[in-house]
Amino acid sequence: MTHPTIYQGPVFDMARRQFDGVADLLDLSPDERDRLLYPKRAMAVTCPIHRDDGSVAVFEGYRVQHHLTLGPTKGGTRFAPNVDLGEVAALAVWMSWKCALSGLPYGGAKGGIAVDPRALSRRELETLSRRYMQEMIPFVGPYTDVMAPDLGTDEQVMAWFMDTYSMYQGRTVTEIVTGKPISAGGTHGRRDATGNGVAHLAGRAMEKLGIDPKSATAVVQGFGNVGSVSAAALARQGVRIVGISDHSVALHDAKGFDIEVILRHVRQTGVLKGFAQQAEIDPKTLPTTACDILVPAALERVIDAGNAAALRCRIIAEGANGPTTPDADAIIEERGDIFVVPDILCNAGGVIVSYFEWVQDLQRLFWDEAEVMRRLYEILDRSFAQVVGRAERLGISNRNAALSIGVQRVRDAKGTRGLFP
Ligand SMILES: NC(=O)C1=CN([C@@H]2O[C@H](COP(=O)(O)OP(=O)(O)OC[C@H]3O[C@@H](n4cnc5c(N)ncnc54)[C@H](O)[C@@H]3O)[C@@H](O)[C@H]2O)C=CC1
Ligand SMILES: O=C(O)CCC(=O)C(=O)O
Repeated sequence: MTHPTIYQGPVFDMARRQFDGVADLLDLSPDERDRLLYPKRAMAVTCPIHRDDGSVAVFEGYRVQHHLTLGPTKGGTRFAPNVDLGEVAALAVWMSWKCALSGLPYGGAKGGIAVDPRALSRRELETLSRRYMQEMIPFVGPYTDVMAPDLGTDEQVMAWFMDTYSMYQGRTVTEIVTGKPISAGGTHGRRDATGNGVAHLAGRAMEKLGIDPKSATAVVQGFGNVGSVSAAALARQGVRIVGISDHSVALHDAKGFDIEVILRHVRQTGVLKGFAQQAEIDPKTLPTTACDILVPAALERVIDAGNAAALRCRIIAEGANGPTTPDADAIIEERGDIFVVPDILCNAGGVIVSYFEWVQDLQRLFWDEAEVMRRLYEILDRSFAQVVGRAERLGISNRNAALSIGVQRVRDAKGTRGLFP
């Protein structure tokens, strides 16, 4: 096949390089590679809104559905200034490997709008969210593609998506998105699922390395949904959080931060800045701060060839998608002294509980929080054991073990359905 040229940029290159490495490991044929990597379909839309001052602003939006082989596609919607088709496609590809690794009946998807949501008023944000969903109505559905929150979106945005879709159907369709508020058909446990999962698997990694959480330290980059919940959950295990950051500031305190107090500050002011001026550091130095567990929980490509050799952690628990570049992976593998819990394993708690939300919405039968958490940790523990077992057996990195399990499962499903011999 001639390779599609619409998927460009450094994030898609990362997804492609990771895939190529794993395709070599699995000895996939050129035809299998092309069909497995490139998305089934991609939508690009423009979303006009009236700004509060009466002017009209037009924003670009995207949605990429990677494959429909195992069921509907599933994945978050990102509102961030640098969103583009290549980034969204890479995130959709990663969602596919993540869902397959967790054993969920989904292909991957991702979407987004190129916008800084912090620069919009609440009315403008609602109008843009509704317009985006309106543009997507022909392409999504509870059995086609189910959205969820990601960077820059939250439960409220999901409620607006659900409401917009439902108004067009003339009935309430809660199962069209996950990550909704409980009052609008959401599930217990989804809001904190990703961060709780990250901390749970960081705990498993500590167990594996014989690290006592009560004498361990962590650095968390990003203090939104994933970062703040990961930090709070690690602190509950007894881990001292010595470094944190968001887009406004990075803070370091060897004595450790009181995460509950910081959460109150962020709820009141919206940012970390202003919390502890004496603790401010250069954000670039945060990833290389000495600690036991480094949790990147913000953007892609923050651990790269420029800082991988200087990392001073024993575990990387990847809350963010794609925080580590393939060049950095090579350096980390060569060093051999850092245990990586790769993104598609580490942050899968979000989509796992999204799956539970979708199942509950379809059944109109809801579970209590204990049921959700029990099932969540059961899946995460199973995946962790599979990834670490395969890595040790084949002498490969945890990332390649995780990716190869995901890719192999999608390949097998396509094969069984008749595409591959
Ligand atoms: N929300 C979810 O359920 C899931 C999210 N993820 C991934 O986790 C990451 C974070 O997502 P959320 O927490 O949902 O987003 P969010 O929008 O709730 O929070 C993002 C955080 O990152 C911070 N940030 C932005 N730029 C930064 C920079 N240059 N340096 C340091 N911090 C910066 C923001 O200030 C904010 O604190 C993303 O990579 C996302 O794809 C992965 C799985 C599920
Ligand atoms: O909850 C979901 O459906 C997807 C979450 C997500 O976007 C992700 O895991 O990166």
